[in-house]
Amino acid sequence: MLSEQFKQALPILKKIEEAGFQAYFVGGAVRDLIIGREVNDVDIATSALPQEVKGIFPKTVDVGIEHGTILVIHNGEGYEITTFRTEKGYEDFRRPSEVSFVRNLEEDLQRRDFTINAIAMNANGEFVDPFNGLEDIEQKVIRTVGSADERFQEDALRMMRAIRFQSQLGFTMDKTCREGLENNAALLEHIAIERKLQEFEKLLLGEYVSIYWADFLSLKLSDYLPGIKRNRELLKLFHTFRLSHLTITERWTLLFYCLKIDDPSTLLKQWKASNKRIKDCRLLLQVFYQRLQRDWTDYDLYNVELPTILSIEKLMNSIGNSYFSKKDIEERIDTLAIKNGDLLAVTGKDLQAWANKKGGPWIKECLELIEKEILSRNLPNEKDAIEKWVMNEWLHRSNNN
Ligand SMILES: Nc1ccn([C@@H]2O[C@H](COP(=O)(O)OP(=O)(O)OP(=O)(O)O)[C@@H](O)[C@H]2O)c(=O)n1
Repeated sequence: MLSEQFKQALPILKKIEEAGFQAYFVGGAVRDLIIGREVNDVDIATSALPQEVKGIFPKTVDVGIEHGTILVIHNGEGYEITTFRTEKGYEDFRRPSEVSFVRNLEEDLQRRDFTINAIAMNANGEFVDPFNGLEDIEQKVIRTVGSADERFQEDALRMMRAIRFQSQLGFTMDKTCREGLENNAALLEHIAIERKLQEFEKLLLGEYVSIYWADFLSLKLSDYLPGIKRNRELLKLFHTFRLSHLTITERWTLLFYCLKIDDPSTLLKQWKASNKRIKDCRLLLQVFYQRLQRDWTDYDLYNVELPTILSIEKLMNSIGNSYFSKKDIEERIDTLAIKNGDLLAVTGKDLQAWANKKGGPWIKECLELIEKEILSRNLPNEKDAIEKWVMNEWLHRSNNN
């Protein structure tokens, strides 16, 4: 059964064929269709040269014309169409550094990394499978197309892809792939860290990661990944802990916990992770360490965002500690005198007017004290009462300090 993505892209294949060229679905989408996994982007390979592709379709974008890739816009969706090519090495994220166009599908399939990724499918749903990828999918084997040494020397990231496919698909590398990986592991040192990060995160998120994690850590490959280096502490991550349903930030957080890291910024900067990833991991790890020491206080439940609290409870569950369910947490929040900051009856501006003072750090301190007084039910969340408290208690206290 063709999934929606393929059906929508079929007219593109047909149009290229009508113009007298060959066109096939290729790469990960074909692999995932055969396996029955969710298909993301469908990639198309063609015998037409980039200029010829541009002549066929009214709306195109030159996303990587020098590497043979044109983006065709069809019904509001973008499809990457790449001329059959051979390639050498990768200069950045996705683009090969040297390509030559060929008019023959088999040559194009031959330059691909693994047999499971070297299957093409035409518009009638027929497969072209010169390297027995279909059988390898059946046998759940990851095998390089031809020599493993050659494939890994062309692009060392492929070694990480092999590990990532083990983790994502539950397939196992064959002997020559594994040997190639051991022989060439050092080449990974020269690969852009951004590319390694992408693969590492896919590995961490893989459905079968717990089965292949120890294997990955035992390989020399892990020496070329910041902070990982065949670290025995990390074995715990997928052996002792239950990680299904955890997001990437939650998985990273447990990884830092295993490594006893307090501030993950240094390591994540070595990985060149995004600022968002660094910020999210820092927050989660900090709150997680605090939660390991003690239960949530009313002030925590009020102050920490609900998704963060729920993430932390998932982590507590993962490491086998007692934890609160979403329902437990929501019930506790429901009993609070005030549920979140938006509901506070006063603002910083009110405080400034009452105290007749310029803004400054004192506003944050005072608001926090007001919140704590309200949460411990010493003060109602009402503007008049709070004004009185500020004038009588707080100003008096702060003038005496
Ligand atoms: N280093 C690489 C990267 C990609 N490919 C080939 O290009 C295809 C598309 O690559 P990409 O989209 O990066 O990965 P997918 O295999 O599609 O996997 P996923 O979409 O799950 O990342 C792959 O299937 C493979 O045939 C390759 O041979 N060597």
